[in-house]
Amino acid sequence: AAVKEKRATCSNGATVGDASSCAWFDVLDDIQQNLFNGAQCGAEAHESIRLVFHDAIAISPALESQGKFGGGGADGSIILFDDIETNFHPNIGLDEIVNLQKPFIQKHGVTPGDFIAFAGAVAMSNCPGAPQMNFFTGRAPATQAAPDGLVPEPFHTVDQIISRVNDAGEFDELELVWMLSAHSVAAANDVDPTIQGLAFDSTPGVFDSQFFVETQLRGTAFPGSGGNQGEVESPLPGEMRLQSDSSIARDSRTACEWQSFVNNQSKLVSDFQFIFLALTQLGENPDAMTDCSDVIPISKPVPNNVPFSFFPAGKTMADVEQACAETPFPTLTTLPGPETSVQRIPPPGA
Ligand code: HEM
Ligand SMILES: [Ca+2]
Ligand SMILES: [Ca+2]
Repeated sequence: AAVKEKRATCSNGATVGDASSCAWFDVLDDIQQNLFNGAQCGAEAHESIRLVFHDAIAISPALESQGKFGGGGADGSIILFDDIETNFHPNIGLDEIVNLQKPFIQKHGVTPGDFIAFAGAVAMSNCPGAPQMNFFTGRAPATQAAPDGLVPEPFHTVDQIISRVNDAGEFDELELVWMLSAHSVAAANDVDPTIQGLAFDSTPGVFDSQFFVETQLRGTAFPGSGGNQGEVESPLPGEMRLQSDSSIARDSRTACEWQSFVNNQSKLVSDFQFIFLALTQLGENPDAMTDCSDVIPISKPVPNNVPFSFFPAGKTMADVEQACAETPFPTLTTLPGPETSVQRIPPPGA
């Protein structure tokens, strides 16, 4: 078959597969400097990754089959109709990153859906250990707000969350685990009203398997106040554990997949690379999109002074709540030193 040959050299000297990709290099330079504070994997990057999920997952063929509007998926609706969607309960706190992203969309004249996907991919590329991210363009602006009730909450059951992602994109329970790898570069600002920036693992600036290791350790205390909806006890001071992550780590349908990422960087990166692209294409026809992945920076390696998977200082195999019935938990080294206290990551402007 004939292949469309549109390779082009951009004004910065880069070669791209499609000439239309060149325009995104200006967007890249701008957001790396002025949104991500010099290509950091900090709070703005984390929130840009979360925004991809909350824009994209709001699509429901089940609602459509009842004759209702089911949302447009990765259509930028969360920015175009932010007055509506950022008031949905699971979207709490996303108004901040929406307001930070809006001026870049205006300035560069791109669609909100494309921008959200781009910012998410660039944000991931700033986190050492991340896959080489893909980025496709072509999302038309959303025409209406997504309906409420489509974004998973940390107090939902495993059944509810599996059926939600299955409806949204025909994702199965293994793919649910893959997408939750994003919680390796994440913190919570609004689950505990008394303290912001509580990370989900001890390495929130690195896309590694520590989220999967540390969620499997016995919870011992709350990092701030107790009794918050959707939160359970975590193993480390300063660390937040969501009830949903705890349940999915221990459910017989998902526990072995959860454990499979421990000590297995190649599986972690390939599964996440695949599922992130799929999320950014929900509601779109991938064949009608343009591949602009050449614009995404080359991913950075994990720091080589720490093992890829480890027990935080003070923790051993005795702290693991083994949930996978088929395979023993991998043997890991314990980092030296006193018990790890996880650093807070304050939200932008805090
Ligand atoms: C499927 C079930 C999921 C649930 C119940 C869930 C829930 C949550 C909650 C409650 C927070 C904390 C929000 C806050 O208080 O600031 C959070 C943060 C986050 N989530 Fe999820 N999430 C899910 C899946 C995902 C997926 C699939 C992704 C991305 C692909 C994602 C990316 C993130 C990121 C990056 C953060 C950190 C944001 C920050 O540091 O500011 N989550 N999630
Ligand atoms: Ca949307
Ligand atoms: Ca991490």
